[in-house]
Amino acid sequence: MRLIIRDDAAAVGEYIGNYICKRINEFAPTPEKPFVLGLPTGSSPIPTYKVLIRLVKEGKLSFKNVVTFNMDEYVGLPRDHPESYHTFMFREFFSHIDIPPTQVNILNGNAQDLITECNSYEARIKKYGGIELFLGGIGEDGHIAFNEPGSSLSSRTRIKTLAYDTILANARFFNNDISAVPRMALTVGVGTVLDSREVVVVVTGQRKALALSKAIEEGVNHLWTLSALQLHKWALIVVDEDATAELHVKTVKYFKSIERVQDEVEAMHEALRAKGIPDNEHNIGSMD
Ligand SMILES: N[C@@H]1[C@@H](O)[C@H](O)[C@@H](COP(=O)(O)O)O[C@@H]1O
Repeated sequence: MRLIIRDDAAAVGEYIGNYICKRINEFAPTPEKPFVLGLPTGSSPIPTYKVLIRLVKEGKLSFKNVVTFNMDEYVGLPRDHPESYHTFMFREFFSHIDIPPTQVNILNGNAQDLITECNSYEARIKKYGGIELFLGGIGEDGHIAFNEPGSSLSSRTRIKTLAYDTILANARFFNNDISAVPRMALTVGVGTVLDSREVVVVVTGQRKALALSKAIEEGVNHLWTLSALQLHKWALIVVDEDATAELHVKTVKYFKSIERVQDEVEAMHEALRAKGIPDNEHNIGSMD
């Protein structure tokens, strides 16, 4: 796992936006071989979306051959509700880029049969050959997508009851009316996220600091589902200084020192990719 620390949320968005741009361009997606990208909602990814939109407008990036899968959606909230994740994604991102709407996949929290909806979502991901890069955010309780504490670390897309803390945290989007926040959601599972070839997680703000320290300084634990990332071969967490508030000084120093040589290692990986050698055959040490 790599941890990248930037000064503030805007710098985090700049880093991740440019990183995703680079990954998509290196992949060189085509209609036959699209880049499959997993995406989150929430306030944390908004700076990243802004950077991606800018890069599309500057002609440096295109989503024409990108297929997206969103992490989650509330159950029972009308699709056109201002706080549905459908509305959020089109308002904050999709309507500003060149992605064909047919290539956008978001769970339908109003499906007649929610279990079939979840199973067919998994099947669709599989049909595309899996997710290349899953971008995620976390809740204050360390949940990734809506995988609340106690979620199975091998869970798949399913219906999930929200934790009361999450309902309280999300009430800010519903005029602080706790009763208006949906109690259930459809979410990809921790296993679904772990199956992606690469996972990038954005963690900003002091209120996420405890979750970050639990996830990276302690063991893999279902009470902090982000910690499952420790089992992933290619995971990157990008945080701002505020989110490091609960980390040990030596943890911060360690990851900052790792970053110093990261560019050099990445340059070597790039050279091997250019020769057509896949990442798992690079014999120069792993990037995690
Ligand atoms: N289901 C979403 C998560 O996927 C998201 O990571 C979290 C954080 O939101 P924010 O970035 O606004 O703190 O909100 C919700 O709980």
